[in-house]
Amino acid sequence: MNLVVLVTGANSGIGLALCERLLSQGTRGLQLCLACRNMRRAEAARSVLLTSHPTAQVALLHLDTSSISSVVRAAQEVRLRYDRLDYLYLNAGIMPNPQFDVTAFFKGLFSSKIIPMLATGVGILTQKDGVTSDGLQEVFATNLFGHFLLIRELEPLLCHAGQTSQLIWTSSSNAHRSAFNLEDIQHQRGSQPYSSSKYASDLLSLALNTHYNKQGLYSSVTCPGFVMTSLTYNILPSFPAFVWTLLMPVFWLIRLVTNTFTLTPQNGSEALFWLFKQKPESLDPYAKYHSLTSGLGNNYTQPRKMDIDLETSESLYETLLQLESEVRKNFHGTSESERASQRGGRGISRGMDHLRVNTERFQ
Ligand SMILES: NC(=O)C1=CN([C@@H]2O[C@H](COP(=O)(O)OP(=O)(O)OC[C@H]3O[C@@H](n4cnc5c(N)ncnc54)[C@H](OP(=O)(O)O)[C@@H]3O)[C@@H](O)[C@H]2O)C=CC1
Ligand SMILES: CC(C)=CCC[C@@H](C)[C@H]1CC[C@H]2C3=C(CC[C@]12C)[C@@]1(C)CCC(=O)[C@@H](C)[C@@H]1CC3
Repeated sequence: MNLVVLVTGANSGIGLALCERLLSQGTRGLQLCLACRNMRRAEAARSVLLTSHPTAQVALLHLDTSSISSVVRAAQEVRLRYDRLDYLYLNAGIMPNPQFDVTAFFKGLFSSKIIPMLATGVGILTQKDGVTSDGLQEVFATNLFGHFLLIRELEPLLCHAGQTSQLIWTSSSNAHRSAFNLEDIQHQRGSQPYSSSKYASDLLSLALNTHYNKQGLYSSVTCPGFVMTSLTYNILPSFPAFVWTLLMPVFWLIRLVTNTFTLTPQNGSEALFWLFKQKPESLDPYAKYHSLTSGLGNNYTQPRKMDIDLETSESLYETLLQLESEVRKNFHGTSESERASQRGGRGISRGMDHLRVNTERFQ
């Protein structure tokens, strides 16, 4: 059987490590598609994979999850290339302009909250978000909405009679209910867009299970733990690479008390890879599957209940569908009379300011 696996953000870090592991386990006929925004880096990643697996089928796809037109074009291309999609890893993610609160970090170190702080980064990190050319909040668009649109566009390949497919999100233990607001799903008004987008992916995964399981499509969320990648190096940009290397023994010691310090992309991809081998029907839609590494360096996957509920997940799903239809209307062009009424001042997002899309762009 020719399994088709698509991984977003596959050119580095956890995504690339996952691809390496998928090829190493030797599924015959595996067709891997690396969906990346930077084709030069994508080519480099493909070369690395082909060096260790010269006969592997590794294709590239241009995809910028923060851009609506890129997502629509990429999905069109996937529908042309493949007649099935067995696994869709929703892994691409950003944490732009992170601000590390040193005072809160040191206070946390000497408090009872030290372990949760080190495991989740909650309370010590904020970010400054940007706005995409589509008028969406950048973190929301990249980490969540672009992926949502991709799933919706790939529905015909993902929902096939007599076959199951899996969506696997790279979420985070940094996802926190307090950072998320149904009235501001894009997190325009807060300073934790990363946490909000990851909490939203946890909720969305549950809603996708509610709506798509009967069509054979299953969704799960993972947390790779704390992994040294460009995303985390960027948190302390003043630290040269060698400082991180010097800190490794400290991190190995911390690993003795919190197994969430997976540290390497290979370790971090454990839960993503583990899910590849599971029967999707056996998975818990309320669980986040954590990659963990023991003090002795052994990797394992552990499900932990998420702080999510069906009602909120449904509300988010409805809001995303509304935003999708707004975006589609703009993308495929609105009728002249509609445009005239929008110009008349009511705006396309009547009563839905929180959805905020740059309606001019596609007109
Ligand atoms: N590192 C960690 O400790 C943790 C990471 N995660 C999550 O893991 C995932 C992978 O991150 P990680 O491997 O750490 O970091 P990397 O920065 O190494 O990987 C992120 C990947 O996402 C890609 N990407 C970013 N923006 C876009 C976009 N708009 N369109 C397409 N691709 C994009 C990057 O491409 P490019 O090379 O072009 O930038 C890169 O390939 C993220 O979702 C992150 O939130 C979760 C918990 C912990
Ligand atoms: C300078 C020293 C001694 C330690 C570094 C401390 C922090 C930089 C580090 C501690 C816990 C880390 C962490 C993350 C980022 C880096 C830390 C705050 C994440 C927030 C990265 C992204 C995620 O999604 C989380 C799961 C990580 C949780 C832990």
